[in-house]
Parts: sequence; structure tokens; C-alpha cells
Amino acid sequence: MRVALVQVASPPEESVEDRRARVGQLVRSAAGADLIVLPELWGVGYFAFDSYAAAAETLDGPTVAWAADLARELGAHLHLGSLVEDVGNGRYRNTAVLVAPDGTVAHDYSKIHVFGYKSKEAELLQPGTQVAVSDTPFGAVGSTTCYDLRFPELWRRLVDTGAELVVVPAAWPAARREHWRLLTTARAVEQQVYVIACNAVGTQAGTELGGHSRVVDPWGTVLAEAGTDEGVTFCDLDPALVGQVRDEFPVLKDRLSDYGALARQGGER
Ligand SMILES: NC(=O)CCC(=O)C(=O)O
Repeated sequence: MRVALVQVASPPEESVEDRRARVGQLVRSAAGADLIVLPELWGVGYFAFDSYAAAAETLDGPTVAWAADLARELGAHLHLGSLVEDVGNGRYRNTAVLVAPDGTVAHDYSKIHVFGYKSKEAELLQPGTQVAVSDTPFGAVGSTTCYDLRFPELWRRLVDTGAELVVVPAAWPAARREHWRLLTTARAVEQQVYVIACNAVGTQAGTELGGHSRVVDPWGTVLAEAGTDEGVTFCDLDPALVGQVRDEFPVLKDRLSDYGALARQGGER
């Protein structure tokens, strides 16, 4: 299968409508890919916290409709990254959406670990409470978003729910790029999944985004890695490798069912 990672910049002077039109052309240039992935909150710009409420929309709104049209046009799965979802009563979520080639929503996933370090996300947005995995012709695809990379427990839950490929839309700053590279590789090796991680680029409200979108296979091999420019990075991968790695090196079978039950040394044995 062919994956396309579409790194996007979100300059503040550009309207959301103009940005959707421009990003639509970038997505069209990924024609031929089976799965096309965009970054986290590229529409509003992750660091444009004061614009979140005005940019919020429902899953019946213009961004999902835009993505559905593109997915149908290109005959591809389109992971639209994420948008600020209006969930009513003045509450908002950071919601990722995977659209199938027929334009239907395969799944939506609201980011569980909202980020509070030099970020107003945790103050403004409600955390999600559910994991999302969908069966596709190229395997079971799960979603996590950006900061979720730091929580292996969530990733293990995704694997327990069947995930074989995990998509990670992100707005990860350049200041922690080595964490991004390390954690995308670590999650792939530890969970024996493909990690398909698409980051934002450019500068938002004084924060430089890190780019370096990447695809890591379940053995930890980096199959593709972008630089820091806006644009499309393609990657061909074999979904069957997940099963092969899990059969050949069956580490997932060796885990305990309940690590919380382990006694602290010095206590009762
Ligand atoms: N958008 C985010 O969740 C940023 C996460 C991040 O910068 C980090 O974990 O470091």
C-alpha cells in the first residue's frame, strides 16, 4: 500500500477557507496513495488558541464534507488530521477523523491526552474517552493524536483493540523533535505496529513546528521521513509485516494481564 503524509503550515494571515482550498490541492497531489494523512488542527493552527471557539464545527460541518469529497475523488482513505469539534454547551474537543474512499466517516477520535505545557489546549478542550480502530483493506487502522505518543498505555489499549497501523496527526514543536523521532520509533517497536505520523510545519504564534513526518514499520525501521517544508512525502509499505513481526518475535504474547497486581519488592511475595 502507498501512504502519503501531507505536512501543512497554518500561517495566521490565511483564512480557514483559503487554507482548505490550498491544502485540497496538496491532497490532490497525493493521488494514487491508499491512505493520505494530514496534521493536527491544521485548519485553525494548533497554537491559535484564541481562535478555537470561532473555528469549531461539528462532524457535519465543512471540513468533514471537504474531506469526504476529496476521499471520493481520489478513491483513498483520508485521515483529515484533526479539527476543533463543537460538542455543544460551549464544550470543544480535538477530534481526528478517518474518512473512507466512499466519503463515509470510518471513525472519529477525540484526543485523550490534551496538552497543557506551554499550551492552552488542556484549558480549552475536553479530553476524549474512547479509542478508535477501523478495519480497512490494508489492516486495522487506529488513531491517536500528538501528545498521546507519550502514553504507551493508550497504545497498548489500541493494540488490544486490534490496531495494526496507527495514525498520529501532530503539531509537535521543533524544540522537542528528538522526542518525536524517539517516541514514534519506540511506539512502533513496543506495540509492533506501523506508526504513520504527520506533523505540522511553519511557525504558529512564535512556536516553530517540527515537521519530520515519518513512517516507522513494526520492526522499528524508518521507511520515510520528511524535512521541514510543506508538501507531500510518499511511503510504500507492506501491511503483512505486522503479522510477520508478531509471529517471528512474539513479545506481545509475553506481557502480564495485570501489572498493577505486582507487589513492591520488600512486601509480601
Ligand atoms: N500538540 C501536542 O500535543 C504537542 C505535544 C508535545 O509538544 C509534546 O508532547 O512534547
